[in-house]
Amino acid sequence: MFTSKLLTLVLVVQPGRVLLGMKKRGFGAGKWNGFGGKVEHGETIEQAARRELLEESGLTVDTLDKLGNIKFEFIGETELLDVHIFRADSFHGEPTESDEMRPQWFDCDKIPFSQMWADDILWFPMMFQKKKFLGYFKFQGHDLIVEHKLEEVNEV
Ligand SMILES: Nc1nc(NC2CC2)cc(N2CCOCC2)n1
Repeated sequence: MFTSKLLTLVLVVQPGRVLLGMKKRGFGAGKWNGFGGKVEHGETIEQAARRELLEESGLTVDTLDKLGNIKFEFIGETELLDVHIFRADSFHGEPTESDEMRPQWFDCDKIPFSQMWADDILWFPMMFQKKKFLGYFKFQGHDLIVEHKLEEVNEV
């Protein structure tokens, strides 16, 4: 029997580059990732995505495109991570370091996948092509994907 933890992830994309943050503490510390975190009681998933983006990067966005949903299982753990993935192609503000994240722009052909979660290299191409997708990844520990499904869909 699994419980689910609702989480958000926002990728800010400009022509030829994507904004990532180096996670400074907590879950995923030491990895580059988009900006996101937990959905709190009383907020929608999109409201949480906007809040976490602002808290972690200093940016606000007009439009968030909902592109993906990936569920993550860790062998031996009963809590699934239910990650809702958004893309933003325009923003307001300046990327600013926070307690959680150190933002940095990366050329799309120089993304540091070796320093990111192992699933990212598999779904980032769909995100860049603005394809909608659903995924499921089973991890052994934090580095080994033992099983995964990833499919393009019409609705997330
Ligand atoms: N890119 C990415 N890949 C993930 N893979 C699973 C851990 C194995 C989780 C994740 N986030 C979870 C935490 O909240 C932000 C997004 N973000």
